[in-house]
Amino acid sequence: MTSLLSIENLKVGRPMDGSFSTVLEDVSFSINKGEFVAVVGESGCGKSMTALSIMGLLPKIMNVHSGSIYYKGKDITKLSKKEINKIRGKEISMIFQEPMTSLNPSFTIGNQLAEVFKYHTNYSKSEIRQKSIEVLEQVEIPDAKEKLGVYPHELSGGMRQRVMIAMALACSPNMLIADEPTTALDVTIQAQILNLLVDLQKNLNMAVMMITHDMGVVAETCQRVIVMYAGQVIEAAPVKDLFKNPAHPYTKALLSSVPVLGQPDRVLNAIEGSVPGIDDMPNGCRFHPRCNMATNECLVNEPQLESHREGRWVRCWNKG
Ligand SMILES: Nc1ncnc2c1ncn2[C@@H]1O[C@H](COP(=O)(O)OP(=O)(O)OP(=O)(O)O)[C@@H](O)[C@H]1O
Repeated sequence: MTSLLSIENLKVGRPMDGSFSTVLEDVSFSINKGEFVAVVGESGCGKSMTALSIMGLLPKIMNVHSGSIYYKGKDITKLSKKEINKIRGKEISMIFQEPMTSLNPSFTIGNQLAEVFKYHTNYSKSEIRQKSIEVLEQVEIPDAKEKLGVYPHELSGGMRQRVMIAMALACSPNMLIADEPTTALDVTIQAQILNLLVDLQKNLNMAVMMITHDMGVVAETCQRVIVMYAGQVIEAAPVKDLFKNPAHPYTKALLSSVPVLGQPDRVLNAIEGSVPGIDDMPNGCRFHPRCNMATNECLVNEPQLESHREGRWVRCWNKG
C-alpha cells in the first residue's frame, strides 16, 4: 500500500542559547490512504507536537531540526508558509479536543463555515451556502439549514464537535487529524462522535490520525496503532496484533492498566513513575527507569525502531 503521509526521523524542539531542547526525537511512521491510525501514549509523550508538526502549526518557540514529513511524496517541512496554507485545511485538516476553543463565539456557524470555503475555493455565495448545508448534513446535524444561523454557545458540546468536524471536512481532505476529539464529551456522545469518524473515514476513504489516551477507543475504531513514549515512537502495529501480543514493555504496561469488561478479577497495573521531561531524558532507553525488564544494555545504549514481525515496529532491546 502506498503511504499518503510518511514521517522520517523527525526531530523537533526548542533552540536555546546554542543548544537544542528536543521534544520529538527520531519519529518515524507512515499513514496510508484511507487508513484509521491511532497515536497513543501518556501525557507529554509528543503526540500533539507530532500532529502540529504535520500541520505546520508548531509553537513559535519550536522548529523542525531535521527529518522529513512527506505528504504525497513532497517534504512539507520544506514548504513556504503560503504553500503549507494551501494544504492545511484543504488536504489535511485537524480537529481539537475542545471545540469551543477553536470556534469563534462571535460568529454564526454559517459565517465560520463560509470562511473555510472562501479561503480554499472560488464558490459563489449561494454555492457556499449550499455546500455548508451539505457538510452539516454529512456530520448528521439535524435541521442543517437553520443551524447556519446559530452561534456556537447555542449548541451542545457534541453538536459543536460535529460542527468542527464539518469545518474540517468542508474541502474533502485526504487526511483528518483528530487530537483527543472526544475527551471533553460525555460517554454516550463520545461513542456517537467516534462512530461518525469511523463512518466518514470509510465513506470518504479519508485517512484519520486520531490522538487518544483511551485504549478502549483504539480497540473499537482503529486499524493500526502508533505508541509514543518520551518523544519517540516505541511501537507500531496493526491494532489486533498490538492488543493480542504487545511487544514493548511500555505497550504491555499501557494495556494492563485498562479494565476489561467481563474480567472483574483482572489486576490493573498503574505504570509507576512518570514520563521524563524534555531536559531530563535518561541515557539508553528512555523507558528504562520505569521498565521491569530493563537490562544493563538498556541503561547505556539507545534502542532503534526496528522491524519486528510483519507490519510491526518496536524500539526495545528485549522485545517480547
Ligand atoms: N508550547 C510549548 N512550549 C514548550 N514545550 C511544550 C509546549 N507544548 C508542549 N511542550 C512539551 O513538549 C513535549 C510533548 O508535548 P505534547 O503536547 O506533544 O504531548 P502529548 O503526548 O500530546 O500530551 P497530552 O496528551 O497531554 O496532550 C512535552 O514535554 C511538553 O512539555
